[in-house]
Amino acid sequence: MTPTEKSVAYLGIPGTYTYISCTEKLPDYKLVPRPGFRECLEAVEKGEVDATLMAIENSTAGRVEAVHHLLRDTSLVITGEHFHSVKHCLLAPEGTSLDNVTEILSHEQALKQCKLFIARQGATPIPCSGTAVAAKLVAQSEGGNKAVIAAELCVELYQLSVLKRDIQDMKVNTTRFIVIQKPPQTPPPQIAGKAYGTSMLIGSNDNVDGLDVVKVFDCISAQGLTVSKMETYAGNIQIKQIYIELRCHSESDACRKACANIELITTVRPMGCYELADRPSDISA
Ligand SMILES: O=C(O)C(=O)Cc1ccccc1
Repeated sequence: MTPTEKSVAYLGIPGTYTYISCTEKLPDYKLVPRPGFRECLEAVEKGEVDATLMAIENSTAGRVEAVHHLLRDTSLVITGEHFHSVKHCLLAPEGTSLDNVTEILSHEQALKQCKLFIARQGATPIPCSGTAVAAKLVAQSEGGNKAVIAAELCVELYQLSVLKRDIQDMKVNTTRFIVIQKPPQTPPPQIAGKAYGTSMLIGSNDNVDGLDVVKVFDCISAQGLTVSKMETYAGNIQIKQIYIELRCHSESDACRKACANIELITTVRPMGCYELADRPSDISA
């Protein structure tokens, strides 16, 4: 690695959807494999890499819960986003017949996105830490009853063959990835005509009285801002803390005023400001 070359940690080994998305979003970065989401975040925190790219939500399977929880436990911030249209393939060692497949290995996100296909096949889903690791395991397996849900790139990487393409339950199956880096990160310059997103954590997990979400949203709508994503945290019967994304730049007057007013009620932790990536035409904006 040259001293100026930047690096990005990604989930798994070559061939994961995260690996492919890194090559699309950060083509000049050196790709650094890590076995799990936690290890990717740790690599950024320890300064071993400049960034990590992680799946945060999917149009079929919803939020990637682990990422929301793990990210909250770091001091890292979001600096970018990327959309990838995920086309799953069923891959198996050469000579495997689809009729004999009884076990399907993959990452839990991919298994969720192909739930109906797996049920129709009458196969048992087997979660693995990533799609490419699952592909490697299936490639080394014997017995002719195992297959993997992975990207077609894994065919050449792990010597597998395609049993079926496009097996995701929904034709439109888009994953949103986020770029995560260490703070402080200066927000991108505000350029007219460009759209920005600002992420924040509102409230605190040790707020025994819970969070008055309606009051928080009042502060936001009073400034004419739009909430494009909201997640509550599981583990509490009462809402104590929320993660939200606003369609605005963090330095805009509206955002500053909304945050100042929310801070009169509860705590606000900035989680990053980033230029919005183009929304794929097949998902709603
Ligand atoms: O295991 C992978 O390939 C990943 O990158 C996680 C994932 C799985 C399915 C869709 C998007 C991301």
